[in-house]
Amino acid sequence: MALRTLSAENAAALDKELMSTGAYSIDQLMELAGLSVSQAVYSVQPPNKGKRVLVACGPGNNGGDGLVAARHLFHYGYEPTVYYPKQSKNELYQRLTQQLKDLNVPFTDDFPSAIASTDHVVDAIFGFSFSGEVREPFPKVIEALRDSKVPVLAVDAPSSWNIETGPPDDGPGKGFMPDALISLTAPKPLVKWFKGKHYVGGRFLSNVVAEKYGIDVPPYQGIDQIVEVPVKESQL
Ligand SMILES: NC(=O)C1=CN([C@@H]2O[C@H](COP(=O)(O)OP(=O)(O)OC[C@H]3O[C@@H](n4cnc5c(N)ncnc54)[C@H](O)[C@@H]3O)[C@@H](O)[C@H]2O)[C@H](O)CC1
Ligand SMILES: [K+]
Repeated sequence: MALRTLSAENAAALDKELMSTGAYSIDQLMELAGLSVSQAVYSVQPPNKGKRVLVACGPGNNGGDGLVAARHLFHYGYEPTVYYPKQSKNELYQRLTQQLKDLNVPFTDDFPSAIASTDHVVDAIFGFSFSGEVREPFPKVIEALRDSKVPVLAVDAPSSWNIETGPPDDGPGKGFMPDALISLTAPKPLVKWFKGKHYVGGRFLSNVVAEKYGIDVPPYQGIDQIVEVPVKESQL
């Protein structure tokens, strides 16, 4: 099974298309993306192997996927903690945040302490719209992810990696290799450099749209929202 990759530019165009002619709302796509992320966490480390999950959320939709995943993880019996330093004023993010607060899911400002007392980390800082050098307040967060002693699952991209050219040669993300990665919709070109467990999620692609963008509908089984795809096979 070889899954074709999707460039950052085409990933953004596909998102736009799903939300216009595709008639999806962003809430729906994010819910399915975040649900996939929660299933990948469960696959990597079920709650009987450690309940504490630190979910690091960035300012965009990658962070939104993290907020959704944190809610599902709570319902699976995990104890999520959310780090969300640049909170969006957008109504959708405010609702996702409120839903977590209503479940008494704690939010923390102290990432170094939080990462020192967790069993698992979700990196939902940056996805396919990341570019350039990592700006404040995230360099220290990326360094802590890089140095994490517990498994890190990256959402769509290891944060700070270039979507097309992979791991950075310098800066806080130099040497950052998460234990697992979940690509949403389709793997991005950066998977060529990824060494770890690789999943694909975001089960909303039709054959027609996949064909138009030159990607594959992953072989989801039954009710699963994720498929594990060995990285070697997900490269083209
Ligand atoms: N169809 C799908 O697969 C879906 C995927 N989803 C997720 O959405 C992200 C992409 O979301 P987007 O809002 O376009 O961007 P990001 O979250 O990647 O980041 C934008 C955010 O980050 C800031 N930023 C960019 N570069 C830097 C930098 N160098 N330093 C600091 N900050 C930076 C930028 O200003 C923005 O605020 C995709 O990867 C999936 O995870 C959707 O949830 C559903 C559909
Ligand atoms: K990420």
